[in-house]
Amino acid sequence: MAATSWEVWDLSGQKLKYLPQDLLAPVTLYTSVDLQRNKLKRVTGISKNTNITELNLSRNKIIEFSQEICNLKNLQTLYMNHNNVRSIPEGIFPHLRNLKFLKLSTNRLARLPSDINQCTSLTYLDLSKNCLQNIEPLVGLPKLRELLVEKNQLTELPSQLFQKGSCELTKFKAMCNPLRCPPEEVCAGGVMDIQSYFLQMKENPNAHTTWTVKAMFLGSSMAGKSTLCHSLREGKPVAVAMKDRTEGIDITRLYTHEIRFLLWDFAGQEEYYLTHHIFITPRALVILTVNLASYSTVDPESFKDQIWFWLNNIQLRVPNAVVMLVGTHCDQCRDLEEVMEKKKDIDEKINIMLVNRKMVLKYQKKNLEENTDPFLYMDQVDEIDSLLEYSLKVLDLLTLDCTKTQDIVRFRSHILKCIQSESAFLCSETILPQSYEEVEQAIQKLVTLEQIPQHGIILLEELCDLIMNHVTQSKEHLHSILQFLLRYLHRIGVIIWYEDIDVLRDHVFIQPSFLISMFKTIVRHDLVQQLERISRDLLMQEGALMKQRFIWVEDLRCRGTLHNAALRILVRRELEKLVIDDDDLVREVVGNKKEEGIILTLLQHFEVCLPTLVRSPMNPQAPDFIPGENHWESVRESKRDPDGACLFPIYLKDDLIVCQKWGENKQDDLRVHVYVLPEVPHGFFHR
Ligand SMILES: Nc1nc2c(ncn2[C@@H]2O[C@H](COP(=O)(O)OP(=O)(O)OP(=O)(O)O)[C@@H](O)[C@H]2O)c(=O)[nH]1
Repeated sequence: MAATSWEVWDLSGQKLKYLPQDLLAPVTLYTSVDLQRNKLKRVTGISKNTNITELNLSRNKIIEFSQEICNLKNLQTLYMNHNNVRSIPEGIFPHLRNLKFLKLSTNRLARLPSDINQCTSLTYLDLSKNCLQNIEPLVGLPKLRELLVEKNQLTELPSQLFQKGSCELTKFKAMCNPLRCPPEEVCAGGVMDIQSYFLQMKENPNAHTTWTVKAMFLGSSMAGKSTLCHSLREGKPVAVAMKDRTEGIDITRLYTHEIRFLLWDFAGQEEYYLTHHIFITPRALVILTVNLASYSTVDPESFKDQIWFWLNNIQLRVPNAVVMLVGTHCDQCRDLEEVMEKKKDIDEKINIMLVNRKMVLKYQKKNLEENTDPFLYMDQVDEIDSLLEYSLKVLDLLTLDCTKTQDIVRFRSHILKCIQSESAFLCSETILPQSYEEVEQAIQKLVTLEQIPQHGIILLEELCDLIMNHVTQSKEHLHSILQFLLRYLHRIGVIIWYEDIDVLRDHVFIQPSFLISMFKTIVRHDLVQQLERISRDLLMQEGALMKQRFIWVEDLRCRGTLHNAALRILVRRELEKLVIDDDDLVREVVGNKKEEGIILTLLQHFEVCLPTLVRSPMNPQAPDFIPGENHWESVRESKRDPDGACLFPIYLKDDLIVCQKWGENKQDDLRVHVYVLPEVPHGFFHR
């Protein structure tokens, strides 16, 4: 084992179980020792080498954080991630006065030593993927700039950590913790959002505790999702007519047992799947609905379409989701025996599916680890490891006849029971400063008093002025905190505010359902028919001819492209149906030949469609591209044409026609080889 240079000694991936003797010699010159990817359980003897400034012990089997490390007085960088460290003794960190970088992610730490804040040079600390319940000991680290505590068991954060003046933090990540104070949706905004939250808590200690549950109704078309959703809200059976089928997503609310339910009803037709992924979020109760009358125990496709497909998709978005299975249409089954037989079949097949998935993942992991160069696949192995850590929790199938009141009552109490038992995961108990509640209520009041237009699109400035009349805050104060409050309301799904999209930063969407209904005009199962139905008058408004309408239909059917002019007509028609007579707003939403409207911007932002580009002219002076050479200028950004067309991959359905129009695959087509995990989300390659 020879050192690669007198400064760096690379001992990575050597299957070492003990530290090599050369390293333990009292005088060595090595300042950087790389021992990652070995089988070390202990690092006994390391303190003999006090020259070490950088030590990489990641991906070993270390259980104890060795007391000896305190003798490494020159240590500046320490990697100890991906081990099994359970605790860190007191009395180590006060000696590590030069330690700047410490990575302890993916271990089993349940608590931190109380003297960690005496590690005064520390600027970077990664404690993600541990079991920490408290990070109070970190208060007082004077130079800490980056702190990562994702995927722990934290419920509260210490306010002193974020105190303005003493806090140097620029990056803080705490996603996937059961946080209530501040709630995760506040933390997601970053250090400034958390600071504003704690400041408001201090200024007004009358904090509110609220419970919110987001329930998402998923399942195939005609399974009974809308029926369940409406009936749950009303507390009695509500019949849903065919014409009222869900298009896109419907959002409603229900207040019961001091819990606020946000009910998201997703459409079941395939055309909408492509937009669903935007809205499927963690920490939600997924209600997967199955039509038991049409379910067949003998046809494998039945399980695949009605259950497997959905569970697979949910798993990809939220690998540890809690899924409540509901079987509807029991009254249309032959008898109770048939219902029970189907229930048994579904429960068994799901069980097999979940077990199989774990097996496939383990097999994949083994394959990667046995590869000649496992180093190349380290990230994939990590990814598989984190997938293996989680498992979807699928509750036993509840069988219902949605036309019966007692079954709807049973459904409601089943949900409440499930929330009680899974509360840590499903129900976000949040502690909020009074201002958050006040602003949310003020917005609701403005809607009720019809001071906000029905479509709910409002300029940020205008909204601020209107809210002013309903809250106790001064105008200056409200101005200073409003962005944090709106960001929070956006994250919990009460409003939509895309502050990251330049052209939309000044607009707030108070009614998310309006925006979704705009999406629905374009992403829908019957878009071809919608185009065919465009009248001559509407065409004339857009300066188009009948002939163009035929081209639009043909292009959509064969090439999956929708002309922007057609899109403008459809969106404008929908706005007219909603009786929106604000010309400026219509122009902004619809756009024109020179400027794309809000809807097109959003559809592109979420990658539902891809714009056709105006190619920049060729540049004869452009230098040749030589791989490995840095002095190569990329082509200038191609421009979008607001009067062009967009490709909607979801409408590329008929392979035969697509091949005829776009051409067969050719040898010189670009080929990309990628390693993909065993699961690929539906529509991934379309997108
Ligand atoms: N007899 C009977 N009819 C039901 C039951 N549940 C739902 N239905 C009916 O089934 C039809 C479809 O129900 P919906 O709630 O619209 O189904 P969906 O899953 O929302 O369908 P999409 O909107 O297409 O995704 C409606 O006519 C309902 O009245 C049930 O348990 N028994």
